[in-house]
Amino acid sequence: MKTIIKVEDLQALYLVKEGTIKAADGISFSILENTVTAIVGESASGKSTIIEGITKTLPPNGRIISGKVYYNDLEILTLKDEKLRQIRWKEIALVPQASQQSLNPTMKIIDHFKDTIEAHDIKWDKRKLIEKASEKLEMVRLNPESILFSYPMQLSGGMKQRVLIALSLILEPKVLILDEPTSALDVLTQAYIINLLKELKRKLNITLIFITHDIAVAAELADNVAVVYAGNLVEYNSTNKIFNNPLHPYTKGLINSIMAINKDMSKIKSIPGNSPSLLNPPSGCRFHPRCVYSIEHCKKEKPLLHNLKDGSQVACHLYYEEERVNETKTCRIS
Ligand SMILES: Nc1ncnc2c1ncn2[C@@H]1O[C@H](COP(=O)(O)OP(=O)(O)OP(=O)(O)O)[C@@H](O)[C@H]1O
Repeated sequence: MKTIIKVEDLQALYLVKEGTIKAADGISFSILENTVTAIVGESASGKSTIIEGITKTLPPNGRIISGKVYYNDLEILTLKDEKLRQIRWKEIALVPQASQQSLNPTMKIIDHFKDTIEAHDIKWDKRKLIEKASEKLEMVRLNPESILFSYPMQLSGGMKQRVLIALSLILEPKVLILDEPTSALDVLTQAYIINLLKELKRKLNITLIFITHDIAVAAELADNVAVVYAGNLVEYNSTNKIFNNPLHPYTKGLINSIMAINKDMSKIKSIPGNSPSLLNPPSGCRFHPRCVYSIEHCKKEKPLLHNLKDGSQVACHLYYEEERVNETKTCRIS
């Protein structure tokens, strides 16, 4: 399989009156074509910043300080806005967080499709527009006849989310990025959207990247998981390894809590402490104040994402030297 997205040392921050919020600090990872990748982490850990950095859609006070993002062989962060606009939607589509509210309440769904294609300088006659929009709505299991001429307020939250996915597919992108596609939906609708995304991936051979703070959703849908903590990518691994052999102490904590929920409530172990402020994050490893395995070195030096022999990637000093891997395995959280 070939790499479709490669992110190298992405650093993004927000300017605020108190200083700078270091929300994505040296993020590097690669995504293979036709795979599903989940970006997981606590609220405010920097998940949205990473994808807004990748797609250059940060809010006005956001800045990309350094880094490269490749779409196939094309470095996209240095592209002129016009060129980047052509890549967005046609090659890489993004469904932002809480975008259900972004549907214009005064516009019928068909007009949202019309606006989207016109924003990309595409002109289709009405027949073709209806045909294409209907095809995409059917892909998300919505009945075009009843949806196309409805207003957003006539649709449920789950239906609006499906409309947004259909809209994002209108120009047939190769990569679809979704920020929290299942949040603010009831459990049954969440399960429905997860199944739908699985089906889309199978039918369209599309590469999916999605953000979730719910690691159970990642388990259901993703091939690979990127675990983000306080603006750092701390582990990147196959979903199977993340759940069966988590490496980073933070990932271990996350998995521990969900496993306990599934099995025995009395075994829930929350991670001690709170996420740090990204205005003034801890020195060295940002997780060290909460880490039960922390050593002196962790306070001083930021661990970089390190490739282990089995292909796992982890940013933790405990794994830096091959001989220490075995040592660390013996102290895994049970
Ligand atoms: N426009 C902004 N201005 C200032 N700070 C911001 C802005 N957007 C995000 N932040 C801050 O940057 C940090 C990372 O935010 P981000 O939204 O990327 O996290 P997240 O993991 O996606 O969170 P959530 O799951 O709650 O959406 C947080 O501390 C957040 O408060």
